[in-house]
Amino acid sequence: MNMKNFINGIWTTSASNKTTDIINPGNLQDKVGTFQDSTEEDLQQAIQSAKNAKTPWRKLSGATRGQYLYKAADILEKNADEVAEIATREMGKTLPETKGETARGVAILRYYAGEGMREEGDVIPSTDSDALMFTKRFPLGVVGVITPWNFPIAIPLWKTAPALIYGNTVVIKPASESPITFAKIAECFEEAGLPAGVLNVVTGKGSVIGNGLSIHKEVNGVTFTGSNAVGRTIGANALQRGAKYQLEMGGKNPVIVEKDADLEAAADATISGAFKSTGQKCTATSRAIIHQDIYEEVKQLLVEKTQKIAVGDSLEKDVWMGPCASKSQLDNALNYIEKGKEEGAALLCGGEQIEDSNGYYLKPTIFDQVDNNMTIAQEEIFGPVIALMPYSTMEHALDIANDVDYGLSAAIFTKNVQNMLSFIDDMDAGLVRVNAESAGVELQAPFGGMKQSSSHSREQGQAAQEFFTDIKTVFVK
Ligand SMILES: NC(=O)C1=CN([C@@H]2O[C@H](COP(=O)(O)OP(=O)(O)OC[C@H]3O[C@@H](n4cnc5c(N)ncnc54)[C@H](OP(=O)(O)O)[C@@H]3O)[C@@H](O)[C@H]2O)C=CC1
Ligand SMILES: O=C(O)CCC(=O)C(=O)O
Repeated sequence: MNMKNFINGIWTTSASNKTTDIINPGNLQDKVGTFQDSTEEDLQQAIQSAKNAKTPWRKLSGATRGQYLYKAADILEKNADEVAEIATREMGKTLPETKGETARGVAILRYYAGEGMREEGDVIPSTDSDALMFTKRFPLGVVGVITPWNFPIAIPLWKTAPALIYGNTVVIKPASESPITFAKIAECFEEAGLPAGVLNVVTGKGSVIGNGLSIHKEVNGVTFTGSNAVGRTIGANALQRGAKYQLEMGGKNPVIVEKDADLEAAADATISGAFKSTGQKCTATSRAIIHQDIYEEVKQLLVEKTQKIAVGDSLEKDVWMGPCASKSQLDNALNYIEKGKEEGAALLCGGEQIEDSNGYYLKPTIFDQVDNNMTIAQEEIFGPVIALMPYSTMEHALDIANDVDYGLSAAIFTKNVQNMLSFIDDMDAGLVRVNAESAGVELQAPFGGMKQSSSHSREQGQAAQEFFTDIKTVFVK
């Protein structure tokens, strides 16, 4: 597909007359399509059309806005196989994973469609007994949405759907690895009859279009998921001009395996958390902190299970793990693996690219003898690499788990209630999961991190209302 920008309800070519190719990272002969290498002029048109559309869109009732989202959900459900296949070809995740993500996208749309008919304020007793005081929520106006490639369906939708239902208009810049997937979603909104200008899609370089959204004075709020380096710049740009912003960034997520745990279940969850989506989730498990008495047993289980993982073309049946999403993702993970070896960690399995393959395939990798000061124990790798570390007491485990800059998600496997309670209270993470893997986000619950993982805001569920609206306090007498 040769994707165009979607501006004011029309699929439009960029003023640059330039496009960029998208190549399947799992099959370098497969050209998935092209996207527009857009300019600031294209972005300006999109922002202007979102601005023009914002008042009529805000004036519709929430129930009417919801009807568009319900229709888009039905169309996405009908097109699910096509959308999932494009997503797999663009960013390499396996087909069952992209099918699951598409179903999640449908559910996100339906959840927020329903939000159009839920409360939008509170009645608060005034000290004046003759007065009525209440709050009412209002949209921000034009919202800029900047998204990554690792969840090319769910993340754009869990930002766009609440933005729209609460009455904002949107300009979205999808990641350059996966823009066509979002074009397919935009087509669902178009077929649903969404009014022109309410949703606009502009592709191109992050440094031009993403940055342009963060500095533009007509963009009233910016929501971003991606790397910490880019997130910080976007936050600073938005803050400087007084716009609202929301950042969802990295993680260095631990699983703690206590000696009383179901070790099979813990090992399965560690493998799934670490290697599903080729480790490219901000909630991926990247450190396994294991009680010293069962360390050798769990280590053996992890290595045995990892050696059975089928790595290959994500469109093929029975493939469990696909390629890294791009050459830069592969190189990044290989650099971390080299660093791990240089700093003295012991490689138990994996650690190298799969030779003679037709894509960016990396073997799932486990490191032993990892010290918490090592780079692989501290930095987000965003690849299929896990570091094993032993501990002696629960306090020791939590010290290791918390000794990183990030605080997104964390898991523990134990049968002991006191251990569970210590973990829930003392683990510095926005998502803490007991006897379940570190990845696993539910669309109806708040999602976000502590420390460097987010801007301390939360998205998804009802929490999205906080970001996408402003509160007015009304006093009537
Ligand atoms: N928390 C998470 O879920 C994610 C974390 N990451 C982390 O980031 C690393 C690099 O991945 P990458 O995809 O490059 O992540 P980026 O943070 O660079 O990209 C995320 C989004 O931001 C855009 N962007 C890039 N530069 C700018 C800029 N200067 N101003 C505004 N927007 C910009 C990108 O556009 P474009 O695609 O055109 O560059 C993309 O749409 C990963 O290895 C991982 O560690 C990555 C993705 C998701
Ligand atoms: O684990 C999930 O479902 C979502 C994770 C996420 O938001 C991310 O990796 O960017």
